[in-house]
Amino acid sequence: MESKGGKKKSSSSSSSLHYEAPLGYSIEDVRPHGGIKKFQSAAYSNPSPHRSFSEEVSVLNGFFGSLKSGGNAFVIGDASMPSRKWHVYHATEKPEAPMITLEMCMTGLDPERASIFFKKSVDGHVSSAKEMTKLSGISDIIPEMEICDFDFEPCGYSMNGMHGPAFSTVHVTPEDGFSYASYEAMGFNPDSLSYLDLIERVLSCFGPSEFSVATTVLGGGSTWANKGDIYGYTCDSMVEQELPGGGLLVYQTFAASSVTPMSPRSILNNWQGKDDNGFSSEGEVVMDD
Ligand SMILES: C[S@@+](CC[C@H](N)C(=O)[O-])C[C@H]1O[C@@H](n2cnc3c(N)ncnc32)[C@H](O)[C@@H]1O
Repeated sequence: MESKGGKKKSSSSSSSLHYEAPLGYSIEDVRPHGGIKKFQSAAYSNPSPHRSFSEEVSVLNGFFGSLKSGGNAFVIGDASMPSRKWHVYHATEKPEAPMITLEMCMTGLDPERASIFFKKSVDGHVSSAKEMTKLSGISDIIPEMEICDFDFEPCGYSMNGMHGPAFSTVHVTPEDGFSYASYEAMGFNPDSLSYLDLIERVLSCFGPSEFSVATTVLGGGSTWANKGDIYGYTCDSMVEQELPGGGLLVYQTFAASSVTPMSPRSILNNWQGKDDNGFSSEGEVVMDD
């Protein structure tokens, strides 16, 4: 979990659990689901340098290895692209409700889009995080989200968003040559938010030349990640991995097609109620309560 802007992604202090762990690790944001002993999900922060995935796994097993599924670690990717791998750790008591997590890693951001995340523009205007959220279109990805955003000096951006049980987070490194943005959303109602719509909304904020999408579906609804075509991009690889307890992870990598690169929408217009990407005219997304 990443916390920025002085607001934790987990909700109240009373329901947010904090576990101290050996070796300086701390577990944050463990969400009880259907009882305090059943963990729906957990993320952790690690102040020490990450030396290897297997070391991470053994630490996580110390916390979650005794859950019914045991701890399960996967490294997913295409052998022909060794620098693009997805490291997954999964442990569950028994997911009772459908839960989807979508994670996108984007590189080679469109320079015009990336420029939004520099505080000072060429004409000397100093942007706030709020302006970046609006101008980039991040506020339109899931419009119902209450967003806590943060701008770095001289550039860079992070936000956490919440709405009911749903969370999202964005982190942007806009510097040319190594630009990168990540997007993560979980806990939303999959019936009111389509896989392709969500991905295309995120892409339109950043216009990356390459990206990956990891979709984890727990507790049913495995058809949500429908693996359809994404306009302007070609799917380079796709891996499906079943998870214990009936979950499914779909990991795909994409590169901008040379013939039809995705054209970023104008950053001067607010994106409201447009249906050219298949969104509802109100841009409304209904969330679970
Ligand atoms: C979005 S932030 C880093 C987010 C990262 N996940 C984290 O939690 O540290 C990265 C961008 O902010 C810029 N930045 C400026 N000051 C920074 C700082 N003190 N720590 C991290 N990034 C900083 C970097 O140059 C980069 O463009």
